[in-house]
Amino acid sequence: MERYARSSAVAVIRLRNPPVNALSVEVLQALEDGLKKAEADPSVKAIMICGENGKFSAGADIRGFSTPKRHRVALGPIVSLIESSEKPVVAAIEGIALGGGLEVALGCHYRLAHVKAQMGLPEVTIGLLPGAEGTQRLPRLIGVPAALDMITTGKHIPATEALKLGLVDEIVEENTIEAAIRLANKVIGQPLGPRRLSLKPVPKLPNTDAFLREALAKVKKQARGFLAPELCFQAVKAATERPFAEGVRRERELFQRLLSSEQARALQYAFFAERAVSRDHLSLAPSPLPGTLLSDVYIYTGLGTMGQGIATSLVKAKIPVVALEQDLEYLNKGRKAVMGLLEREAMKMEGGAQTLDFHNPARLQFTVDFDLLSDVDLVIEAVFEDMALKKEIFHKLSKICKPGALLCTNTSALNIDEIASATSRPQQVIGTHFFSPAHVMRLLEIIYGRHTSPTAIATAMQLAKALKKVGVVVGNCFGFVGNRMMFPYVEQAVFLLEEGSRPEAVDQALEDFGFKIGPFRMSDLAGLDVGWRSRKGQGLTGPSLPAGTAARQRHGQRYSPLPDLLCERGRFGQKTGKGWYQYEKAGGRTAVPDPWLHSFLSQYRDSHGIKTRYIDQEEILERCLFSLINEGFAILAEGIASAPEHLDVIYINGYGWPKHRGGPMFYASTVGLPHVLAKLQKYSEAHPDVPKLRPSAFLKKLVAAGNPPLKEWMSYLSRQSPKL
Ligand SMILES: CC/C=C\CC(=O)SCCNC(=O)CCNC(=O)[C@H](O)C(C)(C)COP(=O)(O)OP(=O)(O)OC[C@H]1O[C@@H](n2cnc3c(N)ncnc32)[C@H](O)[C@@H]1OP(=O)(O)O
Repeated sequence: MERYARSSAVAVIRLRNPPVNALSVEVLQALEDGLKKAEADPSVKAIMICGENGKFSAGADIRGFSTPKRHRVALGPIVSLIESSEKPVVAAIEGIALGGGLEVALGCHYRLAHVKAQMGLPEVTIGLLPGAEGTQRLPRLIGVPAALDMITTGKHIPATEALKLGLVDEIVEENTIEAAIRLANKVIGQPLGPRRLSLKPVPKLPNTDAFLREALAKVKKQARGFLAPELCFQAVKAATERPFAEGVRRERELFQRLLSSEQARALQYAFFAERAVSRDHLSLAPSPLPGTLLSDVYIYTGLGTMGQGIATSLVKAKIPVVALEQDLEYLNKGRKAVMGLLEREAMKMEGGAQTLDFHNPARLQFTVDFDLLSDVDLVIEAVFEDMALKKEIFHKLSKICKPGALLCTNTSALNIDEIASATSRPQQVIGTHFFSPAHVMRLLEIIYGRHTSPTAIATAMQLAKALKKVGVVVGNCFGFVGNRMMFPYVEQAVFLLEEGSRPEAVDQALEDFGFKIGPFRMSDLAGLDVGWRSRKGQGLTGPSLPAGTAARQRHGQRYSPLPDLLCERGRFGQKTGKGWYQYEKAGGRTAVPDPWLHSFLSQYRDSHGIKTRYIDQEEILERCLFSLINEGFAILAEGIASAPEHLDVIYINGYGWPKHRGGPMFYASTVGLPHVLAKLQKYSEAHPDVPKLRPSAFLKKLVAAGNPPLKEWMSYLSRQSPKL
């Protein structure tokens, strides 16, 4: 506790724990001591709580949740202590007030915030609920609908919205601390009863029961097996049904249940994994490429879907863009699409189009003039996946671009070394695999080639950071990390159809597991023709397939021609109104099981002598997930990725893996590696012609080593990539 000024009647309690003033045991102890001291000091007439370095607090120290209970200090009683103070307590909110940080502010009698501050109760995103009485105070302050929305989604809200909701009493544009001191002085002596949220009733709704019924249905639908949102709902519901103290008891019960859950552990693992992955890669080189980094970024020809998203993403990040296309027709199409995307993005932002300033040619221009590339710092090529075309472009880029420019290729599978071989500067060539839609998806896979320099890698990581994306650096192999792990997963899904399953059963099993979308719905959305083109290119199907090739065998391994057969019948998915499902029309989005497909599958099995069998959910999950995980172990052993956390971050941010399951490798660690190995062995014996079911040597090694924790896995490998 300190005094604002020598003779001031206002005591200041400053939360201090850089970088985000997390409420560690020490901070909580100091807060409690400070409150007691201020309370006991007759010269103190009011108290102000603020945070060090322009941040109120990011809430409880998340690392502390994995320490034994006896080493923790309970925040709830401290919040009660603040509220019961006989002296007015003002929260001065700057920067962030999140989780326990906001709960501290809710215990205060007055809340004043800087206009740029953000507030929220994001506990749900780490598998918890606001366990310091926040689920009971917030509905009393801002009403049940708004409180439920904040608590079940964990979203951060800006101070302006907080003011509208009544979450804060005042917002200021200038010095928050001085304004809070003024407020504290002003309210000295005023009655505190009406300011104590625990004493207020929860505002009544016209029909609380109906509202809660609908809200619960919505929460359950979105949660897909994720427990925390529903328990958050239950805690808020308790506020509508019980007196404050009983509501708090219910909140604690629910909090304890979540705290000991595997889901909370998975989400907290994912929280730190994401940050560690970004940090690791950023520190690969002392500094990014020389020159005015990211002052000009050019997208080379290809303002198709990917290029449009990438351009939008760059403009949103305030990076000047020159978008280049091969001719005026494509350029005009691309321009229209990018402008449309930016208009929509601007509508979601405060300040709209003015904030993004995309009508300003200094920020965004469109051209067909290749020579403009001579002075840029960074190029992102985003043409379609055609090696010959990419090589031709990189040859040209190598000649035209200035010596320091970083040359990025947006590709989901092609060989970076081969593309780089078309240039005279392979050390500056790097893969940037954006995910569609590129202005929305958070993942950026960054692929280094044999000659890519550490500085180029660090520059690409800077780019990811500037775009507010999660950059993950991986090695060069077909499909890199994400798609390479996806291939066996999709392969198993199709094999299951051959053996007796249906697309809707496979999708349902994986969606119940928590995936946003199952493999067949996904394939219909992306378009079946994409994979077909790639398989034709690899000679697996189409005219280049040697005559007499067995229908269900390629290179001595099992192959399913089912996706090819659908494509041959013009069933490309949503875009043609038919694929693995049928749709209301071409371009329709509602997938309906298709009787035609069911009888097509029966005929297919009959014609290949396959006996249809019932396949249960367990087998669907095990074959799809464990084959994907098995590939993950092979990737780690080859040094394509530097740690299991990297694979998990990729899967959560790019492939719709349910975050509450922590990523595929974390999931493997929770079910136990011996279990994964045993299942793979079983399925591999049943399907000896499927190499991707054969357990990886690294998985076997870890099991033989006694199933060590995930953090230790990499220490069992002797060889690691020199660049990671
Ligand atoms: C009874 C229980 C009562 C209360 C429950 C809770 O309060 S649970 C905690 C609720 N709070 C949160 O979930 C906030 C989590 N943090 C964030 O969302 C972001 O970190 C934040 C605060 C918006 C800042 O984002 P920014 O992008 O600026 O930085 P970064 O995320 O890289 O974080 C910087 C470092 O701070 C560490 N950190 C952040 N929050 C916490 C926290 N609550 N506890 C512990 N550590 C935290 C983060 O890990 C970074 O450190 P690093 O060493 O790089 O990992």
